Amino acid sequence: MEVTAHHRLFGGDLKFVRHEAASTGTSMALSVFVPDGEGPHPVLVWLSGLTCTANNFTEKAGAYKRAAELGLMIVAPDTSPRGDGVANDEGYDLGQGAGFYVDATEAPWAAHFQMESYVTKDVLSLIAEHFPADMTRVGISGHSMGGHGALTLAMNHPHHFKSMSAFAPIASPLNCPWGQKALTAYLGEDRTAWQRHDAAALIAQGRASGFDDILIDQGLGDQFLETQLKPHLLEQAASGAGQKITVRRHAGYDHSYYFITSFIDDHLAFHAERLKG
Ligand SMILES: N[C@@H](CCC(=O)N[C@@H](CSC=O)C(=O)NCC(=O)O)C(=O)O
Repeated sequence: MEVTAHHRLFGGDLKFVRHEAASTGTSMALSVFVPDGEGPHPVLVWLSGLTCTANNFTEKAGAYKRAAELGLMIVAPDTSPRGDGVANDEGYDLGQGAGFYVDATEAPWAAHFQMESYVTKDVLSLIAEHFPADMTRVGISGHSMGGHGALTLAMNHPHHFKSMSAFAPIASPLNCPWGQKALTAYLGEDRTAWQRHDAAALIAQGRASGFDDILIDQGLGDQFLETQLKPHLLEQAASGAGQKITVRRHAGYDHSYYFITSFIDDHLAFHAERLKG
């Protein structure tokens, strides 16, 4: 692991790191915030959305003051493998910057696009080995494509993640253009393989039952709300499964990091409460 930058802020340490990841077969970059104080610390994994690197959340969300106060580590991985030898697409919603947190089975993506394994194996191992993290107290959150990733990885890997939340998540990749394009490319035409990557489907199957609540924030001025995100599908699934979910709708807020920074403190508190020692 190489530390490429180190900044002190709010009584904590932010490191940008780079490592060779076994799952993707590429060099990957991420940021890690470690609060001062005696560890091991609970950890929040943040998954970013389409077009993002590890920098978007790190530089725009304004999360670290409250994280330092709560004693919460925050880990922000990149959204895909990258590089000249890595497959890509002309669209912003497929390929580099758009890994969708699945392990691709289809060519040419399968060679490197193994983002479910990357987050749940490489990232968590890296944190456990090199940082003062309590790996029994890990939560996960994210935005848009990363919100989809947070919800689906939490429900598919409940042994790793004890709390989940999301900002403007893609509720059901089966039922939106972003999801249909990406999952067709990465997993193939057979939609049965998509089911375990669909948050609404997983909630309907009772796969969130180990989580006492799911916090979702959604802006009502979000340009992707009706076409791509569809949070009502999460509420419908939760209602049918008897799952508690808290979907907060905010008039006027759009899809940007201005929205995320407005409510990030609530998500940090939500996770810190559930990750208490
Ligand atoms: N370029 C696209 C939209 C890209 C976009 O809005 N990306 C979001 C995530 S969208 C869902 O995953 C984002 O987080 N962008 C980075 C940022 O710093 O804001 C278009 O113009 O339609």
